[in-house]
Amino acid sequence: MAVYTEVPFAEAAALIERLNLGTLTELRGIQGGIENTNYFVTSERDGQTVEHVLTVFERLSAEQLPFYLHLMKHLATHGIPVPEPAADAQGEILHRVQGKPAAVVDKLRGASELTPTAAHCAAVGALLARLHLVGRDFERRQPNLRGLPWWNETVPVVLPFIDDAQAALLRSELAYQNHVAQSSAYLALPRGPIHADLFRDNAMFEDGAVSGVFDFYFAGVDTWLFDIAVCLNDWCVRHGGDTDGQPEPALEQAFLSAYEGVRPLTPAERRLLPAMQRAGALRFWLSRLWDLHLPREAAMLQAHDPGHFQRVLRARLPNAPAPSAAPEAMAA
Ligand SMILES: Nc1ncnc2c1ncn2[C@@H]1O[C@H](COP(=O)(O)OP(=O)(O)O)[C@@H](O)[C@H]1O
Ligand SMILES: N[C@@H](CCOP(=O)(O)O)C(=O)O
Repeated sequence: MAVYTEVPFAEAAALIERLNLGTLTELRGIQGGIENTNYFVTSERDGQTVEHVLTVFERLSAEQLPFYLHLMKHLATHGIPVPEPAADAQGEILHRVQGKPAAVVDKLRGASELTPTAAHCAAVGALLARLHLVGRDFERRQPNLRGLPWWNETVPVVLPFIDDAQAALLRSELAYQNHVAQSSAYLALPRGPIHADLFRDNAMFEDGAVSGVFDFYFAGVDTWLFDIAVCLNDWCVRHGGDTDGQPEPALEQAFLSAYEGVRPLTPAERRLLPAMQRAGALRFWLSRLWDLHLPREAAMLQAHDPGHFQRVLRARLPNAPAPSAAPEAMAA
């Protein structure tokens, strides 16, 4: 993740001690990610080395954060592999660092799989379905803050920075999504807490199995189908080269059949999946445009390419041209 807030060692050490996680020995800024400030935190407790992640929240408020942190706790205590937030002696899981809201969560083992196989996609599909079912008992409610109202607000903000063809595509897709959102089929879709950003870099694998999924700070109550679509758009597409953004049908099938092995899709979900894949592409095209053209100060920051999600969106329009290059020609 980017480092927007420099955390003094002594302040982190005091927090780690207060959380009964031992004596801080190392604090290391993490470069991946884009939303929050993250540090790997190593401490010594009872002669053991323990590792956590300290997140300082840059945009989310202390009112919004309990939803995410308690959702992670709920999922972790119901057997879903997600980082559990550390509590102080009063049971509080939301803390303050440098005057900003902060949390300390378990560090997951393993590494992200950026070139997933069908087996990786199936593992994530099955996990997502379990996560959706376990989320049904979670009582807190907060909408997906990067949903349709945010798209409607943000499109006019980015329009001055893009060319006419991009603006036309963005406007027409937004109009289409507003139309879909008013349909009775859409309003009847099953919904609940969703991750909403379960990209390849937000899951860890160890020895071929998922060791956990993390980064729940875009989670919210929305349709389960949108969550599936976000995953398909990242896990099951080609990355780079002339066919960037084109779907990989074998990976999509592996993901969906594993998901359906846990929770079968309803007929309406099947019908609306293409529309939700367009919605997922629009959402991340828009946030990447926003991050690129309206950036914040950061000590370490890697911007994401908006063009990729413009291509993902184009590849999902009904009259999308067929891929121009053979799969073998694809760069990783
Ligand atoms: N709980 C965790 N366990 C292991 N690694 C983590 C954890 N949380 C974050 N990371 C590491 O930090 C990186 C950035 O975190 P991320 O949550 O994606 O940042 P952001 O807050 O910007 O969304 C990840 O790619 C991963 O390498
Ligand atoms: N997954 C999003 C970026 C969101 O940032 P993250 O680091 O919190 O996942 C994208 O790829 O645009």
